[in-house]
This record gives sequence, C-alpha cells and structure tokens, in this order.
Amino acid sequence: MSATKQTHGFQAEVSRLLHLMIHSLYSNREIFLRELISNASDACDKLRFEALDTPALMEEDPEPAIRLTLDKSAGTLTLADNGIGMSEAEIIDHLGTIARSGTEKFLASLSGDQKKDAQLIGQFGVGFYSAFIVADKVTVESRRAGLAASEGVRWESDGQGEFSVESIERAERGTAVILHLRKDAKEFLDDGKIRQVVGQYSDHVAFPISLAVAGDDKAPETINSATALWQRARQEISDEEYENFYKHISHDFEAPLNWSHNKVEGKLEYTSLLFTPPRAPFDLYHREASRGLKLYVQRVFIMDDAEQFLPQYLRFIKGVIDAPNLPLNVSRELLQDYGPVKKIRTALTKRVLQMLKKLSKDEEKYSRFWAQFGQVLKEGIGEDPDNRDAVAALLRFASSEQGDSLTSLDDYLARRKDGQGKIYYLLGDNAAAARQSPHLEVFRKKGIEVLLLSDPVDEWMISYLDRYQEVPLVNAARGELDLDGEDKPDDAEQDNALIKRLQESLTGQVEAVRATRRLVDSPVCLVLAEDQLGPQMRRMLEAAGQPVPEMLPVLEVNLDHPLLKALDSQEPGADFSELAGLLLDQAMLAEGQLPRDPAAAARRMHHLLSRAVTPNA
Ligand SMILES: Nc1ncnc2c1ncn2[C@@H]1O[C@H](COP(=O)(O)OP(=O)(O)OP(=O)(O)O)[C@@H](O)[C@H]1O
Repeated sequence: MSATKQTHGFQAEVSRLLHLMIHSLYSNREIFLRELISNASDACDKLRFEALDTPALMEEDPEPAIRLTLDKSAGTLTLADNGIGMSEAEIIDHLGTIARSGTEKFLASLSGDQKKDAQLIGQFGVGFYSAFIVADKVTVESRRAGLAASEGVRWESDGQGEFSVESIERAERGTAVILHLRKDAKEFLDDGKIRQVVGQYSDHVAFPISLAVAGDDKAPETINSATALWQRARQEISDEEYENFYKHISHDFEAPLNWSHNKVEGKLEYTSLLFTPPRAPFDLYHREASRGLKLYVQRVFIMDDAEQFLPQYLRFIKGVIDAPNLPLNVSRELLQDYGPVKKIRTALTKRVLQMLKKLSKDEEKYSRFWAQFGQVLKEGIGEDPDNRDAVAALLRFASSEQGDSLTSLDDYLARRKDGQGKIYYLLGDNAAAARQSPHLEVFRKKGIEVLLLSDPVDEWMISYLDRYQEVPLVNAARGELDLDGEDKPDDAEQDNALIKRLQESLTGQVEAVRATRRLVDSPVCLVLAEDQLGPQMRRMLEAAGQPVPEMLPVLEVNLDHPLLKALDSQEPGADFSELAGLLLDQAMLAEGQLPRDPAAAARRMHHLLSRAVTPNA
C-alpha cells in the first residue's frame, strides 16, 4: 500500500557476516530457529518491562506469546511474537547494521575453514541474520507497541547486500519473521521437525510457543513447557536442558564448561543460574562489550548486562539472576548502590569462584578455561582483595620444574622442599626466555622450583599478591637472595678489589656491583632493588605515556667464574673499561633487554671480535 518503499544497503560488516554464516553454519542450520525464538522471547520480555511503566502498551493482548506457522504451499515458516516490535527507524538500525566495536577485526580473523569458523561465529552470537542460512528471502513485518496501526513496517531482503523498507498497516503489535525457505531447507516445513527442534533448543522459553499449519483446521498447539528454567527444581533439569538454556541466553553454540544453579531463601531471596562459557567473546576487552547477567524480578525481565551483580574480572560469566524482592522499577543507577544488590554480588562472587574451583578438578576443561579467561581472572588479584586467596588458587603458572605443563600455587606448595618458606617467581617476556635466565641457576642447583611469569599483566598482578596461604611470594631476581642462610656472600667478599674496579668503571650505569651466589654457570646478572619497577611495568607505563622513573640496576658478579678471574688480572685502562661495559651489555641481553646504548654495545662487540679473529692486531 505504501508508495515509499526504500532500498538500503547493509553495512559492509553485515554482508560479510551473512556470507560467512551461510557458508560455515550450514551443517548446524537448525540453530536459526533457536536464534529467532530467542529474539521473540527477548521482545516479549522487553514489552513486559516497558509495560510496568506504561500498561497501555499491552493493548488488548496482554499475554506474551510466540506463534509459529507453516505454510506448505507458500513454502514459508513464520515466527510471530506480540512483543515490543520495531519502528521503521529501529528496523533499519537493528536489521541492517552491527553496532559492536571490533567486528571488522573479528570478521577478518575468520579463516574460511568451515569447522573453525563455525566455532568462532559462536563467540560472536549469530542472531537474526541466521535466518538466511535457511531462507533465500526474509520478510519482517512489525509494529512497535504504542504506535498506531498505520505505523507498521515491512523489511525484506534476499541477504545479498540490500534490504527494502516500506510502511504498512499492521493491526497486531509485535513482529512476524517470514522465512521463504530455500529449496534445500524444506525439511523445516515439516511440523514434526519443528516440534523436535523447538523441543530440543527452546523448551524452556518462558512464553508459550504454539505451532499451526496453514490450511489445517486444528487449533494451534503449544509445543514447549513455557516455564522459566531457573524456577524449576535442580533435580528435574537435565544437563542437556541446562546446556540448551545457556545457548539460548548466550547465542553460543558450544555447551558451557559448567554451571551453578542456586536458590537462596530468606530475607535476601534470589535464584541464580550461572554458566562458565567455553570461549571468550571476541570483544572481552572492549569497554562497551556486553557483560554481566540477565536480571529478572519475579520472572519479569528487567535488563541485560546487569553488571552490578559480579565484579569486572568475572564479566565473562553468563547467566540469569531472579531477585523477587527487588523493586520492579529498579534502574541501573539504583542498582549501583542498593544495599541488597551489594550483598547478592558478594554471594555470587563467592559462588562463581567455587564453580571455577570445581571446574579446576577437570584438568582438560580447566586448561580450556584457563587459555580463554586466565588473563581476565588475574585482574581479580588486584580488584578483589576480599577473595584474593580464592582467586589466586585458580591461577596457573609455568614453572622451572614442570616442562610445558602449568601448575597451581597449591601444587607448588605441595612440592616445595622442606624448610622452603617462600614461593619464588621470575618475570620474563615469555616462559621460554624466563627458563633461560641466569637467575635460575642457583635455584636449579638447589632443586628449588621457580614460577615463570610472562603475561604482560603479571608484574602488575603479582604486586598485589605478596602472600598465598601465608607464604610470602618472592621475586627471584630482586633484592638479596637468602635461600638457606649460606647464600649471602660475606663482607670480605664484597670488599673485593675487582668489584671496586668494576664499580668505578661502570659509574652512572649501575647502582652498585656486588658479589653473588645466584649464579653457577653465568658470569653476571642484573638484580632489581626491592622497590624498583620491573621491565614489564616500565613498558606498560611507557606505553600509557606515563613518566617512568630512571633507576639503575645492580650488577651481580660471579667471582668464581673464569671470566671474572681473568678480568681480575687485567691491567687498569681502556681495555678493562671496555670489558666491564661488555659484561653489563651481556647481563642486559640475558634479561631480554637492550643494552642502554645499543650502538656502543655493538661497537664494543665488533672490537672484541676483530681481536679474536686477528689475535695479533
Ligand atoms: N522479534 C523481534 N522483535 C523485536 N525486535 C527484534 C526482534 N528480532 C530482532 N530484533 C531487534 O534486532 C536486534 C538485532 O537482533 P540480532 O538477533 O541480530 O542481535 P541481538 O539479539 O541483539 O544480538 P545477539 O544475537 O548477539 O544477542 C535486536 O537487538 C532487537 O533489537
């Protein structure tokens, strides 16, 4: 009826996503039904929420419902809901663009390998566009609750880069998605098939889903149980139901790693159902990425991303919380400093940490978890002092004694040597480099294990973790080592003439030169003073444009090493200074740092090499 049919181009990312999705999800294609039903259920949730303030939005049709209709002769499957609906502007915006930062980069990371991409797209959440996996044309008709019947809108596309929009007369509120099924997707015209897929993926949707066949006299039949899953008793819910519920709320297709479902009674009554996802969303580190739980009050949906119920470092946890005693008109601002919310948050945080502890008993699953979320969890060491030991127990580290496998602090403590009162760690740019560090020599000799920390956040993180189970953590490359009382060189040793000569020659480049017992095979190493910034923190500050205090390292020397012995007999003069400079350069290189003056270091090295190849020069 409208003379104003307009054509729009999809945002480039949408076209690309559509193309990749159709290709990579072909063998999982029944998920389109779950995704569209999830959207319909969200739309009903949103309507109920808005109607709390504006009851008139319910019009004459107050019971939220989702209706599926098969039309075999037209070859269409229609999903209709009487939820919130969309205005013309909304439909153009929601069904033509993707408003998540990082999307372009994410799409570029897809490989073209169907299996791998299918999993990755799960991180993204496929949503509405999955309709095109089974349909070669999709028509959406909608009217937003509260608008007049004349303000209906029809959206149509064949998924090839463009969509059209026109205004229509639409008496019913809500949205109908009409799928013109592809030739190879006609199985979805079979009511048995629809029943099976809805039963499998969407049984727990809290609104009735009915199925009708056009031309059939039978009344539409409800085909799901239509109770909120989290309200049912734990023992009545199968693992598969939990898994499907997770997929429904997260738009993921892989099963969660584990979950925790609890009902808390009493003054602070609430039910929580929390899931550990199998993969990090692609935008885990984007500020505006969705995070947090879905909040319900008395089964009425209140908001997505209720981030107030968990701390930042647990932002990857998915789930729902139903707190029947919160006011229905609760807003984000109100949640912020609402006493009961803080209490629930404290309890849920503990709950999640327990859930992760349980997960850690399953080594295979936990290593998947750790690879995806380990970095985020480390934020908790700084962020959550009250639960520091519980978070620390979940951390995993490379270790000098454990080859490629990672260790927990508890396992480290269980293996420690009699009388070893400290947990030792070493920071490095990567575990392989840390493993080569001269600082480990004395620990190896004594059979003491050292944790190898190489994440960019590790130095920051460890600065908050000075103890675990009352045992102090000590940086193996910092301060004076005192492994078993006998490691400190005595004053007479420090009073050595060679040390004094080195110190003189390196004035302005090192804080001090000291004799050491840290080393076995290496001649020298650098040691940080107790209060000095390490290289990782330095780089982080520099990258953030912060001023970095200039502090000189301490050079420790192994007086038993043949090189130092030879140096001792070297006459004072230019050669001695040159060799002293080279020793310092080497110590920096062994730390993975550049010498302070790389050009001068290279010159010294060339000089030395020339002499080595032409001994009489
Ligand atoms: N049945 C519907 N009724 C009302 N609005 C809808 C409906 N289906 C989709 N929309 C709107 O279109 C938007 C985009 O839907 P889409 O499924 O692509 O993404 P999403 O659901 O927001 O995200 P994700 O699928 O990753 O959770 C929705 O956020 C919603 O605003």
